[in-house]
Amino acid sequence: MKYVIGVDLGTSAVKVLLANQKGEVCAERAQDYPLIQEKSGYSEQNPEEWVVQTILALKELVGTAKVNTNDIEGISFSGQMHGLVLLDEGHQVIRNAILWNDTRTTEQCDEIKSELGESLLKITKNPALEGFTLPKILWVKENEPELYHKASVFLLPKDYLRYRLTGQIHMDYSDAAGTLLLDVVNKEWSKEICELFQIDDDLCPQLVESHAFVGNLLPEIAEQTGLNPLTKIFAGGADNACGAIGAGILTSGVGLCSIGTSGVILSYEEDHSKDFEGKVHFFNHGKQNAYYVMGVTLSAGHSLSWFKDTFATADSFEEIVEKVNEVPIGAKGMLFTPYLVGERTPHADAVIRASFIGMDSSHERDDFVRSVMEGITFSLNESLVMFRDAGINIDQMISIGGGAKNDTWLQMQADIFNAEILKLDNEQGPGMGAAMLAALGCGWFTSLEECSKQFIQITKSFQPIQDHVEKYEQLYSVYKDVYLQTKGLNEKLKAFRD
Ligand SMILES: Nc1ncnc2c1ncn2[C@@H]1O[C@H](COP(=O)(O)OP(=O)(O)O)[C@@H](O)[C@H]1O
Ligand SMILES: O=C(CO)[C@@H](O)[C@H](O)COP(=O)(O)O
Repeated sequence: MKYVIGVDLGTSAVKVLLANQKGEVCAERAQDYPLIQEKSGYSEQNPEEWVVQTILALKELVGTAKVNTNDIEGISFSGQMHGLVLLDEGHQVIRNAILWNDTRTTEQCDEIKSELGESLLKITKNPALEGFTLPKILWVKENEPELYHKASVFLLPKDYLRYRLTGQIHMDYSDAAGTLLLDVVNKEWSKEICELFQIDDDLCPQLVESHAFVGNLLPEIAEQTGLNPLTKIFAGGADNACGAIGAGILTSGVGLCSIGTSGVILSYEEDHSKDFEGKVHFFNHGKQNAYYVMGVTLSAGHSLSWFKDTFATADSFEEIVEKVNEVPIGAKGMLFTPYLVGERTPHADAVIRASFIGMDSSHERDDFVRSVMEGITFSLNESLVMFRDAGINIDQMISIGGGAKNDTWLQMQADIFNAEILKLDNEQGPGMGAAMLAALGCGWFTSLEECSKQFIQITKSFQPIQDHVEKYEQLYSVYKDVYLQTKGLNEKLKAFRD
């Protein structure tokens, strides 16, 4: 039997899985790393942590799997999107990576909007948002010019990790799409944008397809992990593109809901001429010459992990959500808006912050947990409503990510989205998508579609319950109002943040 490894470089942890030719997951490991949040709106990570923790996770995976490492044919990657990693001439990291959920770049976004106007949407198919990479590059250029001058190339998180494992520098189209420097339809770095912002061509790495072979494991990495140095390495893709691949979203009809640190509602798209006016993200898929549209909640799983870290440190996620099904819909009159680090869809707003509305002295911890889970799901519903308003018909969705581990949350998704929710055998969509890219690259299959028939199993379905759907519709209209009512208050409070 032959095997491939999928590496998912998430925001909270790196997750590695070993899959065989039947698509069975034979072993999984995960290693955490922290977020560095020096100030309100800042979010960074030390790229060295990604490398150290991935090597450790791979070593443990190889140790526990007990398979002949000569049979592990390929590795590919999925990674948190948009994060800026700057390397100097010697390919040393210049500063901490600035992540996708860092919102310090409002000024740079305004600059991009005023310099590029409508051309931005024409070239990149996306608006200027704080999380994307170009505003981060401009922020470093303006605020840390001595560091910017040292930079010889920029990479995204999983590209840096892959560089450290192979010594080769590349970026794939699906991740490059989230930089705001890619001409999304023509699949090339935009000369117009680079020239306008005086970004040297050399700063942009060579572009490749997600299933492209990019090299073999460096001998020292092979030694540290126990893997064979001849293991083939394939480029991989953005976590949401890989999540879509790992959930079999390779054609229109079925949507994707992913609740990781961020939350995502995603739909497959083949027609690049469709105009969503920049209201949703439009990116290249990890499947060649295909696209997807997506809405993003910045603090989805992050809201629950914030709650856990702040109020329930000793408990696991399983313990925290254990009794949520005993709390009635609406958390006894309490609503949560998940704007802990600002928001992307539908409110591109770096200043807004989260709220609990309707707190009562009778509320207990489980009520707060339910309220957090409902607020996250309402926020994702705002993206789904936009998709449906744009004529994308979604009655069935596959749910992946940490949020898909809990059946109460999956039923809540069915009730709030008023759609059938499908649960996969393995909720690690992005890691599975990465493994599938490696399987395709190794030549096990002729297409991702063929691979998905072998690799993807749906294990459970959650149908919307009409009485719940109606209750949630009423709550959703109150939920939407909370943003409007708290926007001005948060603008006044901004001065008091760090
Ligand atoms: N058992 C669980 N039940 C519900 N939610 C969970 C559970 N375990 C993890 N989560 C949620 O999933 C999130 C992590 O999801 P994951 O997909 O691993 O994130 P990332 O890829 O961003 O690192 C956590 O922040 C938490 O909110
Ligand atoms: O910014 C986005 C997508 O535009 C996020 O979805 C990141 O890609 C991080 O993902 P997770 O760590 O939550 O999986």
